[in-house]
Amino acid sequence: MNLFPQSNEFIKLPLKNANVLYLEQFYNSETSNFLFNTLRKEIQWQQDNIKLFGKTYKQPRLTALYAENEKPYSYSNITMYPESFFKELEQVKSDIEEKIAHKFTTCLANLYRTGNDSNGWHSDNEKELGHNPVIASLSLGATRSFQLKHKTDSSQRFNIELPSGSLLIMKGTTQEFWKHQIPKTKKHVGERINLTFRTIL
Ligand SMILES: O=C(O)CCC(=O)C(=O)O
Ligand SMILES: [Fe+2]
Repeated sequence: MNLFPQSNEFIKLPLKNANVLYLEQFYNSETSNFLFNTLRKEIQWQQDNIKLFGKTYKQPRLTALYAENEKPYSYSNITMYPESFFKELEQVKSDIEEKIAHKFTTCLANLYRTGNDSNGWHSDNEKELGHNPVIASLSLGATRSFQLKHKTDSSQRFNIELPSGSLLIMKGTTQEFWKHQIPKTKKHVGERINLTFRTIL
């Protein structure tokens, strides 16, 4: 069942204490394929170590950071220093900025190589993102589930499949009240690239 018929307008997800907007086809499949192939090659993907409760683990995906400024971004006990934007990534940033009339400084890129790669429950609430941050998340390549859960009301959960070319915006009190994740899947899925645009103050 297609809950979200193709449209140029965002739909707002029915979540309390949150403002999450979703557009299924921000880029068409031709542009999405081009971007996936280009970014797969051009982005300097790396696998960082993260520290959780004093133990060191390899992050279960590859990441990279791009920014207009030199400001580092720290989360899960790692500090990333940004590279400069390149042409295609800059174009994606400005396409999204134009669509939602909001400017970003920084792009955190994620590469999920297989269904075994993931991104555990978290909020994007680091202090350098400021209060009630606006975060734009573009998906390219394989479709993966994006899950949300309310921090204090366990009856509030939401699951949405994010296909290639889709754009999700989290803003308002979303990070304050909700966590999100990309769970592992046993399905045989191909690679997925996710770009999250943020502003680092
Ligand atoms: O891959 C995704 O869709 C989510 C990425 C994410 O939550 C993050 O990088 O903070
Ligand atoms: Fe996140």
